Amino acid sequence: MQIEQTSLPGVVVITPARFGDHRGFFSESYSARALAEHGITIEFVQDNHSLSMTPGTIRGLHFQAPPHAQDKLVRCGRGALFDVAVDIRNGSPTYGQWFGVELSYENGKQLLVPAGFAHGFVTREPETEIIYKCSDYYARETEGAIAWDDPNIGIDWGLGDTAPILSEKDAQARSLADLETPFTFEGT
Ligand SMILES: Cc1cn([C@H]2C[C@H](O)[C@@H](COP(=O)(O)OP(=O)(O)O[C@H]3O[C@@H](C)C(=O)[C@@H](O)[C@H]3O)O2)c(=O)[nH]c1=O
Repeated sequence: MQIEQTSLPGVVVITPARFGDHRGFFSESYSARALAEHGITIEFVQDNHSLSMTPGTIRGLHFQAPPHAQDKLVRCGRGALFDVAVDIRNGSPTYGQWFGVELSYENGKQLLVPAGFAHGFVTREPETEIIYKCSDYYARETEGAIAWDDPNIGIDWGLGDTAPILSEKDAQARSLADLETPFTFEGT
């Protein structure tokens, strides 16, 4: 397993080993023990799986507020996507900054998006599947959304002039500045 730190402390790119042979490959896509060896000890309680039919579909930016904040461990089951984490913790030195990485079935990479970060992604291929582990259960009353195109965040989704496909909720999301962000930076 390979672990890469990113420009946002706490946001980590993980690449589990793959063992290829004439049948295909084998990979431990999640191992609590292997992560613990790298200091990552999160108890995950829910797995999510979604399919997006059309390239250029954006889901996000989403978070759950405390007491149901979620750490997420994200990977791509089929196709390819660009996965993004945005620091929304008040007082954080990296508040409002984003990090993105291409996750694909091919590269097997995963992104750890800690609580206190909003999460979103854009799909790059038809019929792209995302699978992610969450450290708390879905709690609709604590859900929050931030506009994918918030100019103060300035995410480069790699879409050029193409308009993304969005849910109604995401099309109506407000900017980070309009949000009373429920997270406080607690140091590292
Ligand atoms: C997220 C979620 C949704 N749902 C239901 C609510 C709704 O009827 C339907 C679709 O929900 P959404 O439109 O919010 O799905 P989606 O836009 O895919 O939301 C997800 O986006 C990514 C970026 C995340 O990080 C996730 O945490 C989650 O917010 O699924 C659950 O039952 N459990 C869940 O955990």
